Amino acid sequence: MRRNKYPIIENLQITEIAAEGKALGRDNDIVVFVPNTVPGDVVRVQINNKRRRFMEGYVLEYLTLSPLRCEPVCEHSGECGGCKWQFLPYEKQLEFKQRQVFDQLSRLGGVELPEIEPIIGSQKTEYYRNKLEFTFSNKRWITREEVAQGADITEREGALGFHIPGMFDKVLDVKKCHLQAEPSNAIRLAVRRYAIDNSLEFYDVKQHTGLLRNLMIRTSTTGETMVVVVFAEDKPQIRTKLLDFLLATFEQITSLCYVINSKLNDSIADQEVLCYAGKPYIEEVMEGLRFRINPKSFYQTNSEQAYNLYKVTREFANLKGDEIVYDLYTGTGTIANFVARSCRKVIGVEYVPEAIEDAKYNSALNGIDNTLFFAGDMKNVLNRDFIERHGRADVIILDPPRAGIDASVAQTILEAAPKSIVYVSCNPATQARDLAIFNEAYRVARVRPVDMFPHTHHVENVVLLTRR
Ligand SMILES: C[S@@+](CC[C@H](N)C(=O)[O-])C[C@H]1O[C@@H](n2cnc3c(N)ncnc32)[C@H](O)[C@@H]1O
Repeated sequence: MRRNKYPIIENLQITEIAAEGKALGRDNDIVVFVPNTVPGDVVRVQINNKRRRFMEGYVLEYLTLSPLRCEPVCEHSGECGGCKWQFLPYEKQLEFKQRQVFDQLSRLGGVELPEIEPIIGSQKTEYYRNKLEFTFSNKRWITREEVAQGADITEREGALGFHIPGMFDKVLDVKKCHLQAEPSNAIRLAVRRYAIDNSLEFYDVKQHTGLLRNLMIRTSTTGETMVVVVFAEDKPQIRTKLLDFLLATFEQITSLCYVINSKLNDSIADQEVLCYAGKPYIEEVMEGLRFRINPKSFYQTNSEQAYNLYKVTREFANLKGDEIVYDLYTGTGTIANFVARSCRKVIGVEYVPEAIEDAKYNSALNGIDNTLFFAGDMKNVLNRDFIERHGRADVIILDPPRAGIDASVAQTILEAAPKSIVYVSCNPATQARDLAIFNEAYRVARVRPVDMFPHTHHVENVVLLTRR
């Protein structure tokens, strides 16, 4: 057997939660990051990465379990890639997220901060997601429990579930997922059973063979359900039978769609989605506003917390009715439409053209006539000329992707000099970097995290910047 070139640390005390959901301890003053641990754990660790100032490793043995730990609700905890913080009580998760926001903004941003307002926790800690995407695979992951029970690991009945972290070709067959309300579990289990009973082939991602690739389920707070089945090739008879089976079994399905994706990767962003039965969209409602969601549209995945996030955003924007607002990185224009009735006009910019079509549609659907939406890359669209044409913004709302905003976009915003900037971020580390750019001209007036994703380390954070 090949010896590991890195050492084993026999007895590591975990003392802190670090960024990205890892926890850390110290070995002779060297920081050691270890996933799947919490402060209070004592662990035996195999190091697998050693740098000058830190090491990374994984747990070989838990010597003492932290008193902070609780029993995970899900049988897949520890093996599934989602919900990695299930072993922490929800109040502790919120405490760690709140601290993480403070640490990131103060350490990485180096800006002066007001007191961080209490994180808004999710009322629902289970069944809070409105969208899940499952993968079919002929390489079912054999769980540790099955191995311990002496299972026949050559048994390869197809799986329908989530990828094992770091293993693109292994999929955990999910028995019950606690993330999405019914009929989500029932639909996934029924589709898998139907596929096995009818000898439909589950996809092999290495060989690129097999028929069934992905299953997406979207549910709305209005009780609608969308199902999208992704096939690797078009076999109309088989496809029709499977889709008819779904329709006959689940009267809750209001939108049944399919995609034929014969590409090498799973993304359906560039594929045609065909509606087989029902409507080609579902609707979400927020404060009386209706939002039409197509199979490919982005919509915040925790609907209740999206409402809280937008309320914080609107409160921070403090609109009186006569302002020009820019909603940059507008997605399908949900924030733009949400604040439109509180101001003179809203300009939304986003680079996905279909999302901009949705944004326009949603304004029209709600009788909102003071929004304008533009598709294009932010650094090309937002320039002096654009600002002169549409009017200087009094308030700029930013909700960029995890990478944060481009330095040139920050410069254009500085030149535009709005009275305030409301920065919504799903990554406090890049948000901190960007706040440092604004620091000379803007002070951080308010900070409020919102938890969109219970049982994960992810946190959404809203910052209000006001001109100095
Ligand atoms: C976090 S989402 C914003 C979601 C939206 N505010 C909402 O709440 O539904 C970020 C959006 O930025 C868009 N985006 C990413 N990079 C961009 C760029 N360089 N220019 C314009 N839009 C971009 C993405 O397509 C995505 O819709």
